[in-house]
Amino acid sequence: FWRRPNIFKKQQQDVFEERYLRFISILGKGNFGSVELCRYDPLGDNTGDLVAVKELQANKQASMADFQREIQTISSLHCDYIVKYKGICYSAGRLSTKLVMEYLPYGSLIGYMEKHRQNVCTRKLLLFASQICKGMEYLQSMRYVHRDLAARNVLVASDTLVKIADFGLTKIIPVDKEYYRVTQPGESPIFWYAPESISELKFSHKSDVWSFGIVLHELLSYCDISRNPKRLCIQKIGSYVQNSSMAIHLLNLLKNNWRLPAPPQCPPKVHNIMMQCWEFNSEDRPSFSTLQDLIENILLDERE
Ligand SMILES: C[C@@H]1CCN(C(=O)N2CC[C@@H](S(=O)(=O)c3ccccc3)C2)C[C@@H]1N(C)c1ncnc2[nH]ccc12
Repeated sequence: FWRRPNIFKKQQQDVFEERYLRFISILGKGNFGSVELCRYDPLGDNTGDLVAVKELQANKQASMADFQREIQTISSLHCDYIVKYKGICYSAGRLSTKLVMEYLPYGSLIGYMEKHRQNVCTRKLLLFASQICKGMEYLQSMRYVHRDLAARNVLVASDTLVKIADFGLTKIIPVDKEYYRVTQPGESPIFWYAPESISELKFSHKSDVWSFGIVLHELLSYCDISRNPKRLCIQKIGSYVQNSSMAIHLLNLLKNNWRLPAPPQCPPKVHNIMMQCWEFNSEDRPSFSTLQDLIENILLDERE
């Protein structure tokens, strides 16, 4: 019996041993932990693979359960437009777990745009947008709501491929409901949130569509920090407003039909797609498959 392989043990390639994980640099930090660039080098001769390792801050025990769920989520996703899961690393005597993912050297969309803005044309932006759409369509087919779709969480794999990363806030929609209701707001990126998410903490595929509209705005603004959603909203609301009441001010603006202004040189057809994603009533927003077609149509119409 004991000689039989434990069929419930994670497949070998899933488990990374901490002693072979060499820290190189920090790829990004957030309020729960960080993502680090490491080399997994069992031979000790620097021939091992570069990997991105996400870990929780030790004292954030509360989010350990969330982190386990995140690992569960990302390991179940297999899509060209979603960052690949490589495995897990039990560390510090199994006190904390680390999530090991593929490392994409170009990093996030924000950093990529800062460096390569000159040779990114509108068609390229729309190609990236349609890939994010395909990734979100796949996510929706698995009944996941991302809840944190933003340019900072989109990875660039190459000059012609982007992938959705970071499933820290992703939730599964219960089978008997069309939305997921969060219990506590947490550190929420309200400037990417749909009105119903701000007011009722309700999240659905249609609230992800609202966030997609914001990502489209970020793309057409070349992720320019001076035009980022948070800054544009605060300019409108007034920087004297405290964070605690920022949400209610933003919600009133949205109720009065204020929306982010079209980015400079943004084609009217693309701005029109953003506005459809920002319909106040979630049912009036397009689905990701409709968005897919709308973007493809622009790409086909504008073929030189
Ligand atoms: C854009 C990526 C996701 C966002 N991010 C990040 O640093 N964070 C996402 C979550 C937050 S966190 O630290 O708040 C967090 C920490 C633990 C639990 C929950 C949250 C940090 C940077 C990543 N990045 C630059 C990467 N670059 C290259 N290859 C990569 N492979 C995989 C990621 C990755």
